[in-house]
Amino acid sequence: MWTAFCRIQIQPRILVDVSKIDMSTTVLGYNMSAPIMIAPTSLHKLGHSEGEVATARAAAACNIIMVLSFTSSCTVEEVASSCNAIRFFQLYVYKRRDVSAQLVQRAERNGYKAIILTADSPRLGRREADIKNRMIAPKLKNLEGLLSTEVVSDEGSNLEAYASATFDPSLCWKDIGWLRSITKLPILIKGVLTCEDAIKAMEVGVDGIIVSNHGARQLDYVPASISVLEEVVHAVRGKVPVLFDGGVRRGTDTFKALSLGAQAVLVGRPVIYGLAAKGEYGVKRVIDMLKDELELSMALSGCPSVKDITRSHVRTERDRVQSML
Ligand SMILES: Cc1cc2nc3c(=O)[nH]c(=O)nc-3n(C[C@H](O)[C@H](O)[C@H](O)COP(=O)(O)O)c2cc1C
Ligand SMILES: CCCCC(=O)C(=O)O
Repeated sequence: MWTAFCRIQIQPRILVDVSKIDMSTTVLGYNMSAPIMIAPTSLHKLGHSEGEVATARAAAACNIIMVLSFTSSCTVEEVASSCNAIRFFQLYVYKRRDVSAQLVQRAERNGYKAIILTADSPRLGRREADIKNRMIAPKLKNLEGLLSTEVVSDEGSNLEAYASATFDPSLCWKDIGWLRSITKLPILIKGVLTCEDAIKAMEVGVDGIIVSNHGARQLDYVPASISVLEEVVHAVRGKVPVLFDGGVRRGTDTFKALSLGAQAVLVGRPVIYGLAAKGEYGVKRVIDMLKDELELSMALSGCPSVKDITRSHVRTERDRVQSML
């Protein structure tokens, strides 16, 4: 993913008044201080004893949106009552649909503002480090009293065994109708990598799309998500917001994704690294660094506000090839 970002150049404009830089923007009508969101990642207590509560407090302090993972260590309610961060809820659909439905309804009751359906994981990818290390299956507090997450297998990845036992691999497009029938919240689909799927997502009436390859944790040889962002944006034609994740490590990465049409980026691993290093403060530092770098990138590119960042501020490999024809 890093090399895919490296292949995109920034084309700055000079002599623009950049004495004030405004990074603020909105997603689904919610204001945020910068077009940066926290991606859903599971089990934050593996990184820090305060888990997602610390992450959410950092999101609130930075005034950005956090997406809580379905497989979080803290409950939907604990995170909701810990601070006033704007929160979306990421959903995995289980074979036990009633369990997923209950989680959606708890999220809705507790003030989460959107459902992010992760659609790239009918099964878990083959994660060889997890197999080698005999990764443990999560104890999911959200599911206490609803479903046992104990997996009895003493070899390989228990995470994988757990996912196979619970995730519903028959989930398909028509099930968006089921999801609509159980919630009033906007529904976004995470894991879109092709224009065909972007068009299908709009046909079934989703409220947004997240271009993502799940941090390259699912299928090998899928493209870096930044390399397909533009074609998805073209297919969507502004009808719904397109968000982006995968490999955002620098302010310039955020700038490039915005130039190619993303409304905001989501950040996964850097947030967990900050959390593991220094809890809430560590997450806030990571977000502040990404914001500071974006602010400087905007100033040096001649973009005083997010809407000033346009397609002509970047040059992709395809642009270079086309200019030679
Ligand atoms: C440790 C880890 C756990 C993750 N857990 C989830 C999850 O529970 N649900 C989900 O939709 N995506 C999950 N993801 C994928 C992220 O939401 C996101 O797509 C990806 O990490 C973005 O790339 P980045 O880490 O390069 O920023 C996870 C990623 C990581 C690294
Ligand atoms: C079974 C939990 C899967 C969480 C996830 O999405 C990931 O680890 O990438």
